[in-house]
Amino acid sequence: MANEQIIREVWEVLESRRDNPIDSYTSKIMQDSDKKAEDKILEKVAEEAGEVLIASKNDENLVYESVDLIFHTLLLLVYKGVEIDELFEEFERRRK
Ligand SMILES: N=c1c2ncn([C@@H]3O[C@H](COP(=O)(O)OP(=O)(O)OP(=O)(O)O)[C@@H](O)[C@H]3O)c2ncn1[C@@H]1O[C@H](COP(=O)(O)O)[C@@H](O)[C@H]1O
Repeated sequence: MANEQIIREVWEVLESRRDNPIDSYTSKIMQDSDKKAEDKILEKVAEEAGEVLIASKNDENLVYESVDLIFHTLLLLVYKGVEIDELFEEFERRRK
């Protein structure tokens, strides 16, 4: 069975890529200075949301495209300095 801890692991890697940049996709996008990094990440979130929509309508690659969307949303949250517990707490708060 897959381990849901993976979200926390990826989050931690993203924080490290933000705080100790290396030559990698996520470090580069977060360090971008020509075009504002936030705009670039938001563009990816919008693009990936469109891909989820197409995947659902076509019944093709829905999980794959959803992970792209979730991943870029996590990247945005890390870039904006959100703590992972804020995310989990918000889910908890809504739990009935
Ligand atoms: N989960 C992901 C992940 N999902 C998608 N991507 C990258 O996001 C980029 C854009 O996604 P796209 O679907 O648009 O990519 P594409 O199909 O090549 O299309 P285009 O880029 O041409 O538009 C691609 O380069 C993907 O490789 C990811 N890059 C990194 N991670 C995680 O983030 C961690 C840190 O990544 P690095 O910064 O690369 O070390 C990794 O250890 C992974 O756990």
